[in-house]
Amino acid sequence: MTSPRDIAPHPLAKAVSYSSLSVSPTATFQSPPSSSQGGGFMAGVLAQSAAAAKQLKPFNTEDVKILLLENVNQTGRDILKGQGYQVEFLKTSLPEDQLIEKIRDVHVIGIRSKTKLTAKVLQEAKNLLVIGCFCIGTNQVDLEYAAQHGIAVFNSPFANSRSVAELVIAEIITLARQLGDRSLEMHRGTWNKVSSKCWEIRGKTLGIVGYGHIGSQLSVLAEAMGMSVIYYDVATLMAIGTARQVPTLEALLEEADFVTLHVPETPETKNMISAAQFEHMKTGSYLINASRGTVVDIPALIKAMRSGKVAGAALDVYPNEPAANGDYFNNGLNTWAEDLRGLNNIILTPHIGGSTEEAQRAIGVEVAEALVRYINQGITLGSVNLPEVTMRSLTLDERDHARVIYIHRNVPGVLRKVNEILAEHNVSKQISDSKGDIAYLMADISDVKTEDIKDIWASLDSLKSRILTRVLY
Ligand SMILES: NC(=O)C1=CN([C@@H]2O[C@H](COP(=O)(O)OP(=O)(O)OC[C@H]3O[C@@H](n4cnc5c(N)ncnc54)[C@H](O)[C@@H]3O)[C@@H](O)[C@H]2O)C=CC1
Ligand SMILES: O=C(O)C(=O)COP(=O)(O)O
Repeated sequence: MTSPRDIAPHPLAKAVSYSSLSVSPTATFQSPPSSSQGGGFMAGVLAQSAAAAKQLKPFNTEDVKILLLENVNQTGRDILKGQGYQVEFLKTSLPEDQLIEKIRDVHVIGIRSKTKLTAKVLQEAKNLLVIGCFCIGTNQVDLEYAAQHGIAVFNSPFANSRSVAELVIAEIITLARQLGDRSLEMHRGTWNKVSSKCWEIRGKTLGIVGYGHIGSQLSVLAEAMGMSVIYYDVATLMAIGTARQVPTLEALLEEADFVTLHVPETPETKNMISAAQFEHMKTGSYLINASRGTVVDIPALIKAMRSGKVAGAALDVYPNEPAANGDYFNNGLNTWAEDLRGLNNIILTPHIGGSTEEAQRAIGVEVAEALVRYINQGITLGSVNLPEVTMRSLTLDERDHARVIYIHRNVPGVLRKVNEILAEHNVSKQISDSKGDIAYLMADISDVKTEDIKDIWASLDSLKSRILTRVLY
């Protein structure tokens, strides 16, 4: 099997194919699968505009193996299949042992929030070039390990933000009016008409913890419904509308009627809301968590709700989440699950914050396009763990060109060595950038014969600074 991580050892396979694509390197790549013709230009291709972009690839597209887990949207599947890649699609995530078995074989993996790509899993992924997180969060991936091994990671930074913000708006009203409990009672055949401790949300204060894409979108919606908005964030951020940033989490907890969490999962946000923070909250206030399950100490929440300190809560995320639809949410998964389920005025949803048709379709397109750009052209624009580097596409009239990609340790002297290797050829474009101790270099070289490619690859790959070498042609 051809492995793109060591693709350059096989450049003479010369399974180059060309298709006419946009001249823009950031344009989408939804061309039909390009069949693997022998090298050289095809007559039909020659008829295209001379400036048309050449689709680069280090290997036959059908050699690119992609594993998509967690029911990645059809839009993304179509784009990847449209490139001629081999796509295996599963609706669920996989237990670690099965994941390890499968990941050994693939060049690309597409996941959502559940699949944990730890160092243990990634060290088995010897062929892996790139990870697509078809979601916002990337906490499930060991980004550092991936970067150190030249594996690019992409996500969709805001395509589901609106969906989460709308869910939270629904939950604010649902909690304020105890809609969940009334509905459950009716389903059980009980009429229970109450107004005690049911409120309008107009004039109440919403406290947003984490004023990023979701938090700020929510701020706009909440103000439109007559709420006052305060927010706490580690960064100083521009307030939208009449929202107001407060200096500490405690200040927010003391003032807010509704507290909603929109921070990423990090060591700092673990148990960010625990017993001490519940103490600071107003009696009869509400808590909403659609960020990550680790952010709230759930046994402390259960205690705060039983005591009446917290009048209601909505949870969309949990420290341990089931792998598949139909799986149980019980004490076997999280020791406190039965206690949580027994509380009044608590909305429990199965991590559906971003689960709308609009969001999933948009994410499918965005992440699949980023993967195609990376696989075919080496462009890292939007990568969350590698330096962002882009270069315009080679065009069809640039014959005998190759694109060299060299991911390397960011140490002195590398560029000199690389350029010594490339010196015999004309470097028509070159760009390099670094992020921490990882650097990414792209160079387009002209006057390169197919037989030179192997030598270029081997020379670059033998440098001490090398993390990953690819040659696209
Ligand atoms: N329930 C669901 O289906 C979804 C959940 N999410 C979760 O929501 C999180 C937030 O998403 P976005 O708003 O898009 O992220 P974002 O990155 O745009 O905003 C996060 C904000 O949190 C702030 N922050 C980080 N650490 C903090 C700390 N310790 N204390 C206070 N503020 C802190 C950041 O400065 C930033 O402004 C994601 O990381 C993801 O885990 C995202 C989408 C869907
Ligand atoms: O986008 C995110 O970070 C989410 O939490 C949504 O995750 P999902 O795609 O539903 O697994």
